[in-house]
Amino acid sequence: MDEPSSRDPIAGVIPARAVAYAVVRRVFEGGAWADRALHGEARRLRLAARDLGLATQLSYGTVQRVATLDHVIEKLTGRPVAKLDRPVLAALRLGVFQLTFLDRVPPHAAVGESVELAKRDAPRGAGLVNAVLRRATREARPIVAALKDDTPEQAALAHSHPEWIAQLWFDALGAPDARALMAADNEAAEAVLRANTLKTTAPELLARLAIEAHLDGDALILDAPFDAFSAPEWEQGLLMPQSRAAMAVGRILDPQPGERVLDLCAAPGGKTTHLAALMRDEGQIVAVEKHTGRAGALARTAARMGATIVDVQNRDATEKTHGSFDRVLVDPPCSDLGTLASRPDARWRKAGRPEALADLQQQILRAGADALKPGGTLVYSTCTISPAENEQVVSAFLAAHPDFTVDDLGTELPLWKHPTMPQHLQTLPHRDRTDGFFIARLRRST
Ligand SMILES: C[S@@+](CC[C@H](N)C(=O)[O-])C[C@H]1O[C@@H](n2cnc3c(N)ncnc32)[C@H](O)[C@@H]1O
Repeated sequence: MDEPSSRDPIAGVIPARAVAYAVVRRVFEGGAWADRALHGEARRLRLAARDLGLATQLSYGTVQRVATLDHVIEKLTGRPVAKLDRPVLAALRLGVFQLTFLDRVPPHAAVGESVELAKRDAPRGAGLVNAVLRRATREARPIVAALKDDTPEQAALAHSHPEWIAQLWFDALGAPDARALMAADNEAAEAVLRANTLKTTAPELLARLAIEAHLDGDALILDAPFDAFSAPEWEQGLLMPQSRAAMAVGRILDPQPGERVLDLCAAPGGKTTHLAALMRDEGQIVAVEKHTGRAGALARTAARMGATIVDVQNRDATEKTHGSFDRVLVDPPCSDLGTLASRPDARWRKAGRPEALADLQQQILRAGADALKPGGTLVYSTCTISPAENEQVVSAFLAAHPDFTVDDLGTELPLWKHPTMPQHLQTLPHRDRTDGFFIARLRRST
C-alpha cells in the first residue's frame, strides 16, 4: 500500500489514519455505524478522494478484526482490554491491525502514528502504546498464526466473529465453508453501483463517473472504493449502490411493465427502485414500510430516481393489503449475516437472532401470499445465511399452503445454488463474491 503524502498538520498523522482512528472510537465508544462514521469523519477531516481506500481499509479492517486484535493486545499487555483507556485501546487496535494484517504499511508509520494519536487524547497512555506496538512488530503475527480454527469457538477468535455466528455456520454449512465464509467477511466487499435505467445506461454512467469499473448488465463493478452518497449522480438519481445478489432478487421476481407489484418491507428502496426500472415505470408498486422515517426516505429516493409508479405506505406489513397483485416481494427484516463484509460493525451488535426473527418473517410471508392473485409470483428474500430464517420459513409456509409451489431456480444462476436445497438460491460471499442472499420463488396455483 502506498503511504499518502499529505499530513494532518496538527498531529503529524496521515489523514487516512486520523480518520480510521476516529471511526474506531466512534464505533466502539459511541455505538456508531462504521459506514456513517467513515463518511462523517472523511468530510470533517477533509479526506482526499484518493485516500478513501486506505481509510476504509484501516477503519473497516480494525472494526472487523477486533476480537483477534484484542486477543493480541491482551497477550502483549497482560491485562484485559476493558482495563485500558479508550483512546489507548483504539490506538492499539489500529496499530496492531496494520502490523498484523497489512503488508505494505511501514511498521514505523503504524507504530509512530498510533503513538501520536494516543498522545493527543490520552497523553499518559502514549508510552504504553509505544511499548506494546514495538513488541507487536515482532510478536503479533506469530500470535495470530498460532490460532487454530478447528472448532466454532476457535474459528470465532481466529476469524473475529461472535461465537454464535461461528456455531450457526459450522452447523449449517460445515466447517470448511463456515471458515471460508468468516474469512471472506474480513475482506473488502465487492462494491457495485446499479445504473438507474429510468434515467441512464450503465455505459453512460461509467463514462460520466470516470471511475475504474467493469460492466455486468446494469451493474458497475468498482475497482476501488467510491463515496457514492457524495456524488452529484446520486443526487440526480442516476445510481444506486447495490450488490449483485440484491439485484438478483428483482431479476428473479421479473416484474413486467403494467403489472401490479406489492413490495413488503421496502426501505431503503434498493429493490423497489430496481423493480420500477425493470417495469420501465409502467404499472404500480405498493411499497410497504413500517418505520416512518425510513418510509419518508424511501419516497424521496423513489422521486429522486424517477420511479413515479411507487406508492409508499407507512404501515405494518403483517396487516392485510387490499387488492390482488401480479407479483409480491417479501424482503423482511433479518439477521443480516450475509452482509458482514460491507457492514463491519454489524457482527458486534445485538441484532435480532435468527429464531426471534423467524416468526415475524412467517407472518409477513403469509400476508404477502394473501395479496397474490392466482397464477401470480412471490419472491421471498433475505440478506442472511441462516436456515431458521430462510429454508425453514419457506418449508413451513409451503407445508401450510398447498396452493403454492416453489420454482427451481437452480438453473437460472447455477453458481448460486443453495448448498443443500438447490431449488433455492443462496449466495455465499466466499463462493460468489457478493452478499449472502437467500432467494426463493413461489407460485400460487389457485
Ligand atoms: C431487509 S430491509 C428491506 C430492504 C429493502 N427491501 C431494500 O431492498 O432496500 C427490512 C425493512 O423492513 C422494515 N420493517 C421491519 N419490520 C416491518 C414490518 N413489520 N412491516 C413493514 N416493514 C418492516 C425495516 O424498517 C426495514 O426497512
